[in-house]
Amino acid sequence: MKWNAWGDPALAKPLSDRILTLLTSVFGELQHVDTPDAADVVLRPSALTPDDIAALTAAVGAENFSTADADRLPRAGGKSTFDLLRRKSRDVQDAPDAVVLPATDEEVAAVLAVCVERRIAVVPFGGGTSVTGGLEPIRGDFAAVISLDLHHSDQLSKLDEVSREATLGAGLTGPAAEALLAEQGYELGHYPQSFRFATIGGFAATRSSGQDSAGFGRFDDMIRGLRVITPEGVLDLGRAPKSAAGPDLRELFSGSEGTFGIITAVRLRVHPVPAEKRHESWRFPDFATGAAALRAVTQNGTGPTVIRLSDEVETGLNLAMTDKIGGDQVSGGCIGMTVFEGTADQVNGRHETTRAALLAAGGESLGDEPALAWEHGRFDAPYLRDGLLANGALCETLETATDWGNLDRLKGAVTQALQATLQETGTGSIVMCHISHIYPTGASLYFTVIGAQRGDPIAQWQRAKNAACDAIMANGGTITHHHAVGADHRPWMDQEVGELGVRVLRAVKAAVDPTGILNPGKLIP
Ligand SMILES: Cc1cc2nc3c(=O)[nH]c(=O)nc-3n(C[C@H](O)[C@H](O)[C@H](O)COP(=O)(O)OP(=O)(O)OC[C@H]3O[C@@H](n4cnc5c(N)ncnc54)[C@H](O)[C@@H]3O)c2cc1C
Repeated sequence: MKWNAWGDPALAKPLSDRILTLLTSVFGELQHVDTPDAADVVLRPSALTPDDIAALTAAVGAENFSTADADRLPRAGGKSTFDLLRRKSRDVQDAPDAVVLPATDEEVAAVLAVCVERRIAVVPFGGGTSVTGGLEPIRGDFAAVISLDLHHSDQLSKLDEVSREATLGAGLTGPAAEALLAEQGYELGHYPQSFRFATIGGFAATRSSGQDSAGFGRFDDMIRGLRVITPEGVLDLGRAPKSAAGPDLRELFSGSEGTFGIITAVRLRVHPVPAEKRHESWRFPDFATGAAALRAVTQNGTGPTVIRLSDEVETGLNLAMTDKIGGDQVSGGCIGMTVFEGTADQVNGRHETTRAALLAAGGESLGDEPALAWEHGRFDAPYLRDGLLANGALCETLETATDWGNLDRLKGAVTQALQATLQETGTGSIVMCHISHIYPTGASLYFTVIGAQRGDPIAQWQRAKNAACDAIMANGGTITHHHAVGADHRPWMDQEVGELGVRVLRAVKAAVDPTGILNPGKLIP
């Protein structure tokens, strides 16, 4: 993963002429933004003392400990637009004071013991794809902060084919986990857009949701058990598929974002690699009709693996098909995609019932081509943001969820808040939205925003983001459906869970991390 951009450098490509023309026609001439070479970035010096270094080195071995800038810089943050803009700074940049890579649960526990004793904050690091400031090297009341990288937790330690459960190391990336399962004919089916880089532990720590959530559920639906190392001891959670033994502690540690403990292994529901796959694309006359059609599908339980709907603006720009962005529109109205997986019989049944529901709700079939094109490019869109930022545009995404009955109101309010505040900063904007996660009672809303950089782009986006978050809270949405809270959404957590809810979270934190070393400044206000 690049330290200052998304993903694999080999897959990055410059913006197409079509996109550049589109940008100029909407925003006028934009200023190219330079980015420093890694060698020119000046990092805040490590604050660890020689005694800290000796104790941490003793915990993990010298080969798994580093204070080198080359190791600290890639763990200085995640991949939000704030993070990427910060990496462009020629001022001194903040970074963790060291990187430790424990190889066993015992080493994780030993690192935490050193950090409690020596008062060092700990930021767990998975794939580094956080988009909510979850990896910011915040020291809080501590003298120093380290990045605890889970990459050595990379095993498939158990596959129970009878129960269809696999125990996977927290540091396995999406592709590495799927490759290990595929060797035995199984898959997890968790495909967030960050799939290629994010990790099993990160998915659990952030309650991630993948593009196949309609068929296989969110990541938290897949979790059967968790192993968590805390400063106060080890938790092995999940004795039975379901239990009435009080509140489910797995739920408490899913989404805990490194503030309650280090997740080192996750036991997950898996399924045989599907034998068949089928695609169908759809056009709806407008977003409301399309949303009602998706609602009918989920409320009747017709079983697509993937179902998504782009609004009119996203459809107009062809954002659902990265190779065609800005080109001729596939259709007017709103485009939708469906994918079906399973045995041949399951695919036939699921496809036919879903198709009937979508046709009855006003959908028109566009055949399989747009859905195949979406699937082909589904992990590529994030590379575009790097080109947009380098060419003087602002670009970021944000997401929420609400009940079906409130979807239109929330979508309108967030769109309006983004457009109005960006206008105040001196730029017009393109605000697009899609639905990609549906439930019988509601759905997610995922916004992509493009504007022009004017003045300080960090301050500019902060203003728009604040307005969007305020609009989400004022209009019945959740502050996050799947990106998590981190440092960026933390100011809205008291509104999300209430003052008593915050006290409950703090009480749990006090039980498992009484000195507060774990990921300070994230999640819990
Ligand atoms: C381009 C792009 C596309 C994305 N698309 C999606 C999407 O489709 N769906 C989705 O849900 N998310 C998406 N995300 C968000 C991101 O990928 C998720 O939050 C991801 O689940 C984080 O996994 P990670 O391994 O990268 O964790 P990191 O980014 O390394 O960490 C995320 C947070 O979890 C904590 N953490 C990480 N590992 C552990 C652990 N083992 N134990 C305890 N705490 C830990 C960290 O301290 C941090 O607070 C996207 C992000 C980007 C940049």
